[in-house]
Amino acid sequence: MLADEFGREVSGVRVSLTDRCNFDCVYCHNEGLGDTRGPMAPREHEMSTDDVVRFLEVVAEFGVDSVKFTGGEPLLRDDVAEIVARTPETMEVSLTTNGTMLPGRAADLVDAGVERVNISQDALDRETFKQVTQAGAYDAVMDGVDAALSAGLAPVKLNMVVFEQTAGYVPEMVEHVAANEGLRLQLIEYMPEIAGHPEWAVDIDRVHDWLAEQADHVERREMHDRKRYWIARDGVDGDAIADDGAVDESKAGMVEIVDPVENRTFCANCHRVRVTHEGYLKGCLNRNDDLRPMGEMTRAGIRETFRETVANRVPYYGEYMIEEDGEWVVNERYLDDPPAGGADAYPTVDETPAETDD
Ligand SMILES: Nc1nc2c(ncn2[C@@H]2O[C@H](COP(=O)(O)OP(=O)(O)OP(=O)(O)O)[C@@H](O)[C@H]2O)c(=O)[nH]1
Ligand code: SF4
Ligand code: SF4
Repeated sequence: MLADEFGREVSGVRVSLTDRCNFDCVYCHNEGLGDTRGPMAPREHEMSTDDVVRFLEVVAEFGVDSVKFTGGEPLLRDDVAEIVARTPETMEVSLTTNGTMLPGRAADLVDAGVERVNISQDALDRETFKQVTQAGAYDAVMDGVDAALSAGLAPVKLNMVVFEQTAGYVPEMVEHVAANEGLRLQLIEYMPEIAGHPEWAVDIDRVHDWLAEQADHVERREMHDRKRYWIARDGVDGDAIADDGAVDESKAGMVEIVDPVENRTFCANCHRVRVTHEGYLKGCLNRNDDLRPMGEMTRAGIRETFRETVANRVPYYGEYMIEEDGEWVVNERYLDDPPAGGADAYPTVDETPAETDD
């Protein structure tokens, strides 16, 4: 496995299959690149099926053993099941989706090899859901969750971004997950660095404190040093948590917190590299100044670019961004000598063609 100079091995890749989406969430960062485009926008910039598969075959040679397909909304592409079926068998395959296109497709995706799915679900309140997603597809998302569960994808993780508009719904979502075996909740700290609107951020420590009071058991996940809170379901017989800390998931609901902002232990345990829909490697979600094009995506080109990307990875918090007099600023070391690659090589989303109705 390849490692960066901070000793962080890269064991996973996140492949954005498209920057198109049928939602327009107010907090969307589109893997740090900016706004998504509409569902019917041109797609000739997107990596082909063969390009994605070739990329996965090459990184599997380096010991990468997991891939998450993301977007935009990955299921706007109709070749996702084919890509999954052609993914090297050594890789665990998961998907992050808004869920609306899972009905009718979830079973095929499972047959192809999808093992886990995360579905965005920011509120159970329809009006808030509509405001946050700027789409009215609440029922379609709920149907998507049901389709995933029916296809055998339990536990399904519900992704909820915690910010001004949604923070008040955290208790309701926790209750929902604790009452429904098969669901897990992932609370994601709002990231103003890439989503803008710093005034929307809320103090995630208050959510941790509240959950600590509700939880019957707390554990830490190695990845990103994330905390997981287990809450015993109401009315279950027997112990949800054994004396040795083992959790009986049929008797307890789980809430995981993704809290990257200003969190040095989060970046210290970051083992993933991203790929943009156009075939650029991206060493860090929060940065666009270390993007590297894989060009024609030959095996040799992918190999070389992957090596360079991993070698130049820098933990964002604690090394690339440092605290000075209470402010977070770019470490001067990287201003003078930025990890090569360069945002200049990358066409910004604004420069991509406008939406059409093809
Ligand atoms: N800063 C930062 N945020 C991340 C990272 N990974 C995930 N996130 C945030 O968490 C959100 C949800 O990510 P998902 O892809 O659904 O889930 P995941 O975090 O990969 O969780 P697993 O499915 O358990 O691996 C992302 O949109 C980001 O906002 C990361 O490496 N760095
Ligand atoms: S569903 Fe996901 S990709 Fe689509 S707009 Fe919302 S956050 Fe962005
Ligand atoms: S280095 Fe930190 S901010 Fe960047 S992707 Fe990894 S965990 Fe996220």
